[in-house]
Amino acid sequence: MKSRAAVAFAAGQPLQVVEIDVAPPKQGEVLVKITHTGVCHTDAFTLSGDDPEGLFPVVLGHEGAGIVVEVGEGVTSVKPGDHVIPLYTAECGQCLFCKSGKTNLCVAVRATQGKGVMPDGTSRFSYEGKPLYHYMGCSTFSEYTVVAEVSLAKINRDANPEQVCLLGCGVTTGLGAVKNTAKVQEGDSVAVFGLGGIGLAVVHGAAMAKAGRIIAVDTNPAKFELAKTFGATDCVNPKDHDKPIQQVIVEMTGWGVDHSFECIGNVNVMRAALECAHRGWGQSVIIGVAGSGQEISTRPFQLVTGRKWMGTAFGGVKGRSQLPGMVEDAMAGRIRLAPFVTHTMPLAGINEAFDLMHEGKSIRSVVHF
Ligand SMILES: NC(=O)C1=CN([C@@H]2O[C@H](COP(=O)(O)OP(=O)(O)OC[C@H]3O[C@@H](n4cnc5c(N)ncnc54)[C@H](O)[C@@H]3O)[C@@H](O)[C@H]2O)C=CC1
Ligand SMILES: N[C@@H](CCC(=O)N[C@@H](CSC=O)C(=O)NCC(=O)O)C(=O)O
Ligand SMILES: [Zn+2]
Ligand SMILES: [Zn+2]
Repeated sequence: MKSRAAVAFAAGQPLQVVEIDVAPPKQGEVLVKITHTGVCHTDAFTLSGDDPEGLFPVVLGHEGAGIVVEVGEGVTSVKPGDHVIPLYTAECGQCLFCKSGKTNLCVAVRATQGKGVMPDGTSRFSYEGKPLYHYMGCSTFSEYTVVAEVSLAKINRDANPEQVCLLGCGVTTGLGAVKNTAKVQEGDSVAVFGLGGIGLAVVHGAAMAKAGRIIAVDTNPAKFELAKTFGATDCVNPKDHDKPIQQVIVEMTGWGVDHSFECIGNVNVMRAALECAHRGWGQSVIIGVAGSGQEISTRPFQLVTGRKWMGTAFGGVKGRSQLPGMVEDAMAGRIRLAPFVTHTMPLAGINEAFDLMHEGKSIRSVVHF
């Protein structure tokens, strides 16, 4: 079938909205009509050429909501008409990782996903007869996409797709990092570095966990107002200080914070986030994705003296079993999604979403198909 899609033909080039061909779903696969998609910094990261797994030409996008159109052989858990959120972290329930009870990092389709193809090693997308790569198992920048059954969460059909698409990545990642990875407790102190969609969701999650002090850090002060509405108690711009930001935060708190979160993808800030964690027990969670070849460093003494360095993917959330409940939480107002949607546009305007992100003007742009 034909589908409108925003295709990344080459790294560093704007997306081109063209009509592509989408082949029917094969065994264990599902054809989904995407109605809305958010644009996450990770899409921009891969488009930039910095992603070691980046492949071109590709249909990017991984923060979508849609409706099942057709199912392939053997698919039992969804049917045409079901409302779904595609998952870049699948949940098969059968693999070593799913069964471990220790992680959400299912490996059922991860290897082929990283190669930009479906589990059988081929693509369902083509343009002018040549294959296009899939992205993160989702490719939500196409009106019609094909995903593995294990990569779909079935959700309440009454949910607002313009908002709940953000549970496909950004908001879930931030909330989950607080709840599942750091396990923030009432009264704990928190520092959040980077106040985009991910960092604001961390602030939101920290407030939901009844954290005591929530220190929001960004070099763009335009982000502070929204951070305060989500529960930030202090806003700090590193540019306002002539000493390292970790020193500023340690001085603000006495010994540092119980939990810090890096939501930027900057290895220098990752170090600062670790080093502003409390001596003896502070922990720092890396959420940001750093470019090819980048490495983190600190003095081992920082760990010897009790700090823990951690990371999280999709906030540790198991998508098929936990995302439907998060959608219900959003519908009930327990998760606030509306403030994240700062801009909307049709597919033809998708490059503006990237511009707004790079200019620091948006939190999330949501594309309407
Ligand atoms: N681990 C995971 O599962 C996920 C990771 N990510 C990653 O999280 C990161 C954040 O994503 P978004 O919120 O979408 O990005 P964004 O671009 O919307 O937000 C980043 C924020 O960081 C701020 N910032 C940049 N440099 C800074 C500095 N030196 N100090 C303080 N603030 C600074 C910017 O002003 C901006 O407000 C990206 O690296 C993305 O790839 C995103 C989703 C899931
Ligand atoms: N492909 C990159 C790493 C990209 C990455 O870390 N992705 C995050 C999700 S970011 C979402 O917006 C993630 O969950 N990673 C775990 C995974 O299994 O992909 C590289 O090769 O460095
Ligand atoms: Zn994302
Ligand atoms: Zn699995």
